[in-house]
Amino acid sequence: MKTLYTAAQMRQMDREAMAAPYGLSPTVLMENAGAAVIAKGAAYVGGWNRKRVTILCGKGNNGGDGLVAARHALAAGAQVYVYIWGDETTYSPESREHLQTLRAMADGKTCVLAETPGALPDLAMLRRHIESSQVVVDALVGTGFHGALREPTATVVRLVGKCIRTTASPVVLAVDMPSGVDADTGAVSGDDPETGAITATATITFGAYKRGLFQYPGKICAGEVLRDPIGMPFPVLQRTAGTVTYMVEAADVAARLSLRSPNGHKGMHGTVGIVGGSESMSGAALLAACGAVRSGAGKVCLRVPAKVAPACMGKYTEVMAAGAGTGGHFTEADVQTVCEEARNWSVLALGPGLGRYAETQAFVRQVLQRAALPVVLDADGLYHVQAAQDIFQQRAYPVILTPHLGEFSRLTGCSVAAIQADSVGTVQAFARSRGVYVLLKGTPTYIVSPTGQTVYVNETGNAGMSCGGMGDVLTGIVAAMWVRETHPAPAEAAFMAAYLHGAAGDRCVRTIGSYGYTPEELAKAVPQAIRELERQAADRYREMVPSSHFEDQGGGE
Ligand SMILES: NC(=O)C1=CN([C@@H]2O[C@H](COP(=O)(O)OP(=O)(O)OC[C@H]3O[C@@H](n4cnc5c(N)ncnc54)[C@H](O)[C@@H]3O)[C@@H](O)[C@H]2O)[C@@H](O)CC1
Ligand SMILES: [K+]
Repeated sequence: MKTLYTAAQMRQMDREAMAAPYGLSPTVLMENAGAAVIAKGAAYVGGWNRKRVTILCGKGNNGGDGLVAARHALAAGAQVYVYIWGDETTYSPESREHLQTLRAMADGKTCVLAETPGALPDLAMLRRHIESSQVVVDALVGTGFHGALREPTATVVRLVGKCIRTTASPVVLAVDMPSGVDADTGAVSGDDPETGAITATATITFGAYKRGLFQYPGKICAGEVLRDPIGMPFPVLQRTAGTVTYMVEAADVAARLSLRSPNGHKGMHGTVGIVGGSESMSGAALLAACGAVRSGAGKVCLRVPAKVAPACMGKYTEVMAAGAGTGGHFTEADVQTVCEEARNWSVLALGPGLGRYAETQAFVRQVLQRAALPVVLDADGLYHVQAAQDIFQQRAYPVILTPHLGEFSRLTGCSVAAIQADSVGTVQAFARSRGVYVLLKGTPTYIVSPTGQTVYVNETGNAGMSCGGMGDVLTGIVAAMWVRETHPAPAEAAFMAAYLHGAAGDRCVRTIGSYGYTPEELAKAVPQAIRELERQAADRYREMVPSSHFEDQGGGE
């Protein structure tokens, strides 16, 4: 897993690297950072020799990295135009050191140093330089930025954006963070990625990955993200005090999937009970059932209101579908039946297509109170508990909530914008206060446990998945992952499901097209996504084990 950090955590690591026993000097770290931009950026630029490069430097350490990068670009044969402005006494001390060196190198030809003591650089000249450059290096602000860009940086960022859009698209390399993107939240200054932040081809980030590089809209601005440890001691970069955010990767899911026991039986792979559906929505519960089947659940039982049952029976022959009660939606009268049946299930997925009937509210709440098994609560199931959230703490068995942003907004009472501005913080606070696991669907998806210390982020998936029914399939996948033979912890089951759901969607893009593929098609692609992970895991194993081992096993000639 990639570990993602906040700006404060990164600053703490910087301090530890500089303190005893390591005692690394900040000037050295800055040197390594600037050099890394040029070394890692070379692949995007196609080599630096004879390239014209405009480098924009702020007054802080991010700007200092830019000054160092200028020196290394020069050494690699580039022609550089370096911009820095404002009162020099306010530059960071290390920046001033590196500026001295660059001043000595400035010759007005290969190295043009445009220093302006005033508030603004010469914008007309800056425009000309950007327009004639093949590369722009953004070293205006890094992890020191929060909120909205102040002037004159805001004007410079807008100018750069305009020049990049209207000229022959230079390569833009962002130093540590694209300027204007909040390192903790991915929020963009002024909320508009087009004008509020630099949009980079690639970001070379230092030490550890910053969260904001993987959260929208910052993720768009970051382009490809490359990390360079810049010589920071390995133990420092591994510190995990406070909240730790992990980006889920293929290997993390593959390691937890594990192969099934060759002599296993269906009882070992769990029984998923799906309770949902109503007269107006029978498809949602069916899709959840399909998601569970396609994710390898041992058995899948679907319980829908009696009037809905005829439409569900036989749709998937492997799903044991049956009606409950007599009506077209669930009511209090169905609680007993469902709770009794649930004794035979390993997990209950409750909610898809239940409808928002007043009578269904008592059903949902009482099932949650009485059903003695883990629950995945989704869709209308979430709607019915909005005003009764203390219900979760009364349960002896864990609950995973799988809201999308709108549903989460209703549950928390926070606006969608407020959640987006601090997704990690909001999900953590909610999960802690309610004692639940939360899988907040979106781009990216966040998974948090009730202790709230660890946050998992999933990036798989694509825009084609934003259509009705995709979330229902996910509900079924979460339930099936949770009851696998290896019994992953709830948060693990949730991130495995989120990863596979997205990976299956990504397969659909490759085999069907960018959008227009159906939730059912996505569910059907889950086994292929699992096979792909197994294949990758086998390849890694082969790489680790000497080939002679396989030759011995083959035993042929
Ligand atoms: N040891 C370290 O701390 C290292 C830090 N490094 C670099 O240093 C950066 C962090 O340095 P700093 O803490 O100096 O912070 P930054 O350089 O990211 O930002 C501070 C500067 O930005 C300006 N600024 C802050 N908010 C602003 C706003 N809203 N609008 C306009 N201007 C704003 C401040 O006036 C100050 O000049 C990292 O991103 C990285 O690039 C690297 O040199 C590697 C080592
Ligand atoms: K930057």
